[in-house]
Amino acid sequence: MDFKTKIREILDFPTPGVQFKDITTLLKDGEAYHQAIDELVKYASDKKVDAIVGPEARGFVIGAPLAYALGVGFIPVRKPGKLPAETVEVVYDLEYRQDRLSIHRDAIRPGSRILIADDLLATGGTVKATVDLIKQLNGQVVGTAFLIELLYLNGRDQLENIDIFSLIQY
Ligand SMILES: O=P(O)(O)OC[C@H]1O[C@H](OP(=O)(O)OP(=O)(O)O)[C@H](O)[C@@H]1O
Ligand SMILES: Nc1ncnc2[nH]cnc12
Repeated sequence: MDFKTKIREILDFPTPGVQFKDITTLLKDGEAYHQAIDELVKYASDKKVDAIVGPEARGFVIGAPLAYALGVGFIPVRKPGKLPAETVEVVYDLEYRQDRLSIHRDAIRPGSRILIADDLLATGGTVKATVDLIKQLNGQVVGTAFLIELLYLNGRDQLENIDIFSLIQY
């Protein structure tokens, strides 16, 4: 399947100059969504993953079905004030703003093999912050999986020595 044809591109959203990749057009297409997740499952299947971590909100839409297909747990990374138990937090920069992310302090068993899933790799700020959270909890990041990678924003540079899979590149 040509997955790129399923992504809608919107110029100047949410701020001028941003070329927004809208995945809702892929998500509403059942066959495309299913096949896209299957591609991520293929990437993840030989990595002996113990759990998937996905950042809010679009990371949930990719990470949860991936975790379900692999038969492993899903761990949410959320914007502050959303998780009810004790959390750890990081501050990070992304393409069009600065933000904070948090994870439950007891979410990750020390030493466990974690795969990060999200819809899109842009500047890499979100995934780097997510790696930092996982490291604070002594988890081991064994890979990262994205539907989309914006090569021109060099997000890979934030992920030295971490394996990266992306289904669609721009
Ligand atoms: O590589 P980066 O520059 O960090 O950008 C990528 C991140 O930006 C988007 O999330 P956003 O923070 O907009 O949140 P949302 O999923 O709630 O829309 C996207 O879903 C990624 O998580
Ligand atoms: N260009 C972009 N399109 C969609 N989501 C994004 N998140 C960060 N940059 C983005």
